[in-house]
Amino acid sequence: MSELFPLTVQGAKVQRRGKVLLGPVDLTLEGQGVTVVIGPNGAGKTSLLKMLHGIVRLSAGKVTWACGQTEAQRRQGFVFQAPVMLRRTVLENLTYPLQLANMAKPEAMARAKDWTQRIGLGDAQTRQATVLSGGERQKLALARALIRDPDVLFLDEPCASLDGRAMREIEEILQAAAKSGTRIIMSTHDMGQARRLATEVIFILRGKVHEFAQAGAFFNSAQTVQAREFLNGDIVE
Ligand SMILES: Nc1ncnc2c1ncn2[C@@H]1O[C@H](COP(=O)(O)OP(=O)(O)OP(=O)(O)O)[C@@H](O)[C@H]1O
Repeated sequence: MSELFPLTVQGAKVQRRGKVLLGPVDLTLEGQGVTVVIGPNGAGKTSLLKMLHGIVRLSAGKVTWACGQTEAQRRQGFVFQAPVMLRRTVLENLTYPLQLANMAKPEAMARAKDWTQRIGLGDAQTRQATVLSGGERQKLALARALIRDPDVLFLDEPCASLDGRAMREIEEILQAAAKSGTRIIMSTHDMGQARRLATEVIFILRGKVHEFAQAGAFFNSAQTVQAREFLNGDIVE
């Protein structure tokens, strides 16, 4: 399989009705680790993830994967902030992406069952996904993305409004995925989570990449006043 990274972003801009929402962004991401995107509400975190994933129209610039766009697209997953579940059972939600990828039914079923165990929904295999709790839903969405073994997984606020236990379970799944080689690029508004998971940080402010650094360096000695204020919990606009 060809190399997916580096992912290179050059002068990329997202514009809506004449207003620049994001950019210009210049960024190079390498193939290891967990990249956490942080910044104030409305700063452009979701837009950046969508830009990298290739699901927003650019008004300028380009986003380039080492292996080319078509192959890169196939090797990525994306978990949205409020994932939509199929009106089917937990198991069917997990087998569906595998069937789309033409996996034989017995293997798809075995993998789906295995994932229900891993996410603590082993007893809920035949429950309708639409009646799951917020945390269960989020875990199912994560499993549905990971079940296809993506090389890169984008997640937009995977733990928004979840309690501590659900958050811990999701972080454990993410850490296991990262350990087994899945490249994770995610946003969070939770600085504790950012510190626990990040190996590198992108700090976004007013639609621009304000700071991009290794996690240790960023949390210990952020370079810009705004990043330091944000880490202090001050209001940064
Ligand atoms: N489709 C759209 N049309 C117009 N404006 C948009 C659109 N999508 C996003 N925006 C605006 O672009 C800016 C960036 O939004 P984005 O969702 O990327 O920010 P965010 O950092 O993820 O915010 P939050 O932390 O609140 O989720 C915001 O001002 C938002 O209102």
